[in-house]
Amino acid sequence: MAKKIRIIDTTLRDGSHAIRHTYSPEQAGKIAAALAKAGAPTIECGHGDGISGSSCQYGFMKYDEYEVLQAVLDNAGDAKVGILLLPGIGTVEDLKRAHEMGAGLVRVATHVTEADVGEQHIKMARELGMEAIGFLMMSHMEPPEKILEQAKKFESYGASAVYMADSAGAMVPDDAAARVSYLKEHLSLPVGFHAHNNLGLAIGNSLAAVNAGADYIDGTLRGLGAGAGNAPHEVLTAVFHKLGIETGEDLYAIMDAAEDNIPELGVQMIIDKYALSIGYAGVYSSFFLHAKRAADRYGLDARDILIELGRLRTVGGQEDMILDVAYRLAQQKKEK
Ligand SMILES: CC[C@H](O)CC(=O)C(=O)O
Ligand SMILES: [Mn+2]
Repeated sequence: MAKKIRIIDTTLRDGSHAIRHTYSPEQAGKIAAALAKAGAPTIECGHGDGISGSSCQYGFMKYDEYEVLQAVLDNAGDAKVGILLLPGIGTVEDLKRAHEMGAGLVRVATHVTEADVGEQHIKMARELGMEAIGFLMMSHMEPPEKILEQAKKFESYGASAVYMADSAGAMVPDDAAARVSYLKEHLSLPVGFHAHNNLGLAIGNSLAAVNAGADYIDGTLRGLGAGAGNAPHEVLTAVFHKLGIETGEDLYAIMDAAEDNIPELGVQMIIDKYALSIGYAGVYSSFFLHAKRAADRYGLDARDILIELGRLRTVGGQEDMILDVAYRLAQQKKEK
C-alpha cells in the first residue's frame, strides 16, 4: 500500500510572519478556498506567533484575528482548520473561543525542553473534542533522547501527535532523520516535522523525515514563512507524488493555489545573508525582522546580532534579548 502523508498547510499562520501579519479576511479566505479546492486536509491560520500573538512584542495583526479565522472557516470546505497556541501568549480562553467558532485542531507550541507548559492547553483541547498536537520548537537544540522525553509528556497530556519544528532552519537531513526515527521507534503517536529553509534544506529535511517514518509534514504555499520560509507546499506535493507517497491532494490545484495567491502578497522567500545566518547560528526564525530593526537602530551588522543570539542559546519568547544584545554589541564597538 502506498505511504500516506498528511501535509498541514501553514501559509496562513507561519506565512503570516513573512508579510508582517497583514492578511485581510478576504485574502485569507481566498487562500483557504484554493487549498480546500486542492484537497489540502488541514489549514492552520492566525498570527505567526499563534493565537493572541497580535501585540507590541510580536507585531500587531492588521485585521482582527477572529475575523481572519472566520473567513478561513467560511472558505475551508472539508479541510480541518487549526490554530497554533503558544502557552503564555495564547490562553485556554482563546482556545475555547477558536473552538466555538469551528477550529478543530490546536498545535500547542513550546520550546523543545518545555512541553509541561502546554499541559493545560492540550488537556482542554481534548476536553473540547479538538485534535491536539504537541509542537516542539527549536528541536535542533536537543538530542533525540531529550525530545522523546518531552514528546512523552505531550502524550501523557492526551496529545494525538507530536511535531518537531526546525524553527531556525538549522538542521541537515541527518539531524531530521535521527530525531524522527528515534521518536518513531519509542513513541506510538504519529510524528510530524516542520521545516524552515534557512540552509536551503526544507524539502530535503522533510523528505529525510518522511523516509525516517514521519507521518505529518508542514508546508506553505511558495514557502511563505519566518526566516527563509518553510517547505513550499506545492513542491512537497510534487516530490511526494513523484515518489509514490500519497497526500490526498490534487497536484495541479496546489500549484495553482500558490501561483494564483502568493505573488500578489508582494513577497518572495529568499535565503539572504541574514536568513542564512539564522540557520547557520541556529537561532529562532522569527528573530529575523527584530534583529534587522535592532541592527539599523544601532548601526550594526544584523549577522553579528544573530550569531551572538545563537551563542547565547536564546529561544522563542526571549525577543527582548535582541535589543539587549544589539545594545551591548554597539557599546563594544564604540569602545574599540
Ligand atoms: C513563534 C511561533 C513559531 O513561529 C512556531 C513555528 O512555526 C516554529 O517554531 O517554527
Ligand atoms: Mn515555523
